[in-house]
Amino acid sequence: MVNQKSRIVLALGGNALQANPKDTRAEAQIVTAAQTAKPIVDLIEGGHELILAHGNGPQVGQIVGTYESAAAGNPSLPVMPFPECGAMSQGYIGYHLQQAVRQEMVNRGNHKSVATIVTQVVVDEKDEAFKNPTKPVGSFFTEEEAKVLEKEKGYTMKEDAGRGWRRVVASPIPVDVVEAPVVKTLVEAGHVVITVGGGGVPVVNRNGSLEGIPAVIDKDFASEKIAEILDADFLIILTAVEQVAINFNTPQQKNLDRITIEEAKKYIEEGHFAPGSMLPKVKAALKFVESKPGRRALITSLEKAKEGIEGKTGTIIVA
Ligand SMILES: Nc1ncnc2c1ncn2[C@@H]1O[C@H](COP(=O)(O)OP(=O)(O)O)[C@@H](O)[C@H]1O
Ligand SMILES: NC(=O)OP(=O)(O)O
Repeated sequence: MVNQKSRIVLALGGNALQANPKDTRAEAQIVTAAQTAKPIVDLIEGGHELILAHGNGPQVGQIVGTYESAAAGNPSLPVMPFPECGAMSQGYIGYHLQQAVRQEMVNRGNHKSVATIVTQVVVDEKDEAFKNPTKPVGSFFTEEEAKVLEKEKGYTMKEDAGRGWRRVVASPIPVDVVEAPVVKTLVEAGHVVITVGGGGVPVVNRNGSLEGIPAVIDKDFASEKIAEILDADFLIILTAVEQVAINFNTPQQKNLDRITIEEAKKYIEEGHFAPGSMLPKVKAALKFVESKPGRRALITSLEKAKEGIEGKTGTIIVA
């Protein structure tokens, strides 16, 4: 599937990185990162230029929640704002990934360097998304627990793709990636770069100054944005399911091997993809494939990444 040397943006889902939603420990994520590093290093060894992106939905929600709980118990403790929590999530997830990728390279006698860039992503303050929170963050709750959290903490809670209830926050569309020139320089110098973690820290440009704004950008859209800016050939989105499906979670579920732009648009219109989970992935893949002839996108699971990249599974989106 990835034959000639390509520039690849590979995005890892925040939920997929917390493989067991009940085990949110850093140690568990380190194990998942180590498994994920294998297909990533296969691609690096294949001579491809690799830009890694990742989500942070569960992780940023847990960081914010921890600060909120601590402050509730001790009012002298500050509540950490969302942009700072997003930057923290970029730091620790990036640390796990860069350590895992480095180790896998060292094990194979490859000595490329890998580094995480704390990345700011510009959004539009007037984005309608600020009025309608859609991005699930943090852990999963029962409906009863969700009602209590809405009442006690003022959260907006929504059901997330049949998996439980989660807090939702605003998720504006990425407009620009501030650190893109740095990423480009590093990639062209042969380094592996981890960027737009958690979709990037959302910032707005106020008279030339960048200021953080509370939101969580979808990393699928941010990955698509950086892929376009860097003129990548291939966008790979790794999540918790092996294939995109229509009639998902029903007896009529049908997994898709390959979808064209037209089919993807039709399925979106028919409402087959859940907002906040599969919908942004399909939309991001579609946007990337439409943006320039020859560009391709793949959606598959972390576990099946190798087979997906070899063209044996996953859902490929083509022109
Ligand atoms: N039509 C669909 N096909 C496949 N999965 C879907 C579909 N609609 C919703 N999903 C859900 O979307 C999830 C992926 O979204 P999410 O967990 O938000 O991704 P991430 O791994 O990026 O955090 C899948 O695990 C699945 O439960
Ligand atoms: N920021 C973001 O898109 O996170 P997830 O991949 O966890 O949804």
